[in-house]
Amino acid sequence: MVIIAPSILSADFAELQQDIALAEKAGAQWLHLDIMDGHFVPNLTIGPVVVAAIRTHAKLFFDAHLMIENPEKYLAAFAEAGADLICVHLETLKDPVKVLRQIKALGKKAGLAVNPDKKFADLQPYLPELDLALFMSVWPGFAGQKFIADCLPEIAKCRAYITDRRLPVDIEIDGGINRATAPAAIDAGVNVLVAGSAIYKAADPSAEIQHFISL
Ligand SMILES: O=C(CO)[C@H](O)[C@H](O)COP(=O)(O)O
Repeated sequence: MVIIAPSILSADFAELQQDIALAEKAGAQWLHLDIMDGHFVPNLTIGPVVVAAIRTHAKLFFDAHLMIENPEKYLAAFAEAGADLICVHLETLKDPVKVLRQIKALGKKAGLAVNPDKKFADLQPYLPELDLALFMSVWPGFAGQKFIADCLPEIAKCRAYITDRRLPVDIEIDGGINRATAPAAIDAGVNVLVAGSAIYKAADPSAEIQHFISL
């Protein structure tokens, strides 16, 4: 079954509690938290203070996507704030295994994200350390971008690899996911769909969430 992770980047930040409650009520299982630092990506969003504040209002699984440089400095803060999974970018890490083990040592699930120019081979050495592999289907930084399909063959390779070895790793895709692009992502082997504008900019966000869940 596909897990849907609405991305709060497209939510109304003045009505965050309401938009998160909407996702929970519609049946979303996860909430995707876009953490941006203005350095690794050309945009700034939220930090642990906001994550802690929304944690008190939501039971959803918190999927914290750290699009930040030096993520190792902030792992404990996001863990304390209530993230359930902390996903770091391969592009930001000098010693990925060390950082992934730090996340696990904090009692959290560990994810590794790669930008659209990366191949499955770039991520494959780290799979034994991972709970989640995140393939970006846009360049990270902004919601509402056009889907980049280059990641689909890499996702298919990743799905075949983890199935053959029975590795308990989720495969997530993030960027440009909507009714038109989600089926190809699922066919390639994704089991966690992140969607921001397709949900929160829709006339009926609950119906969009329920559509994704039904795929
Ligand atoms: O990480 C992100 C951008 O860096 C967002 O999660 C992603 O782009 C979701 O927004 P949309 O579904 O509108 O593409």
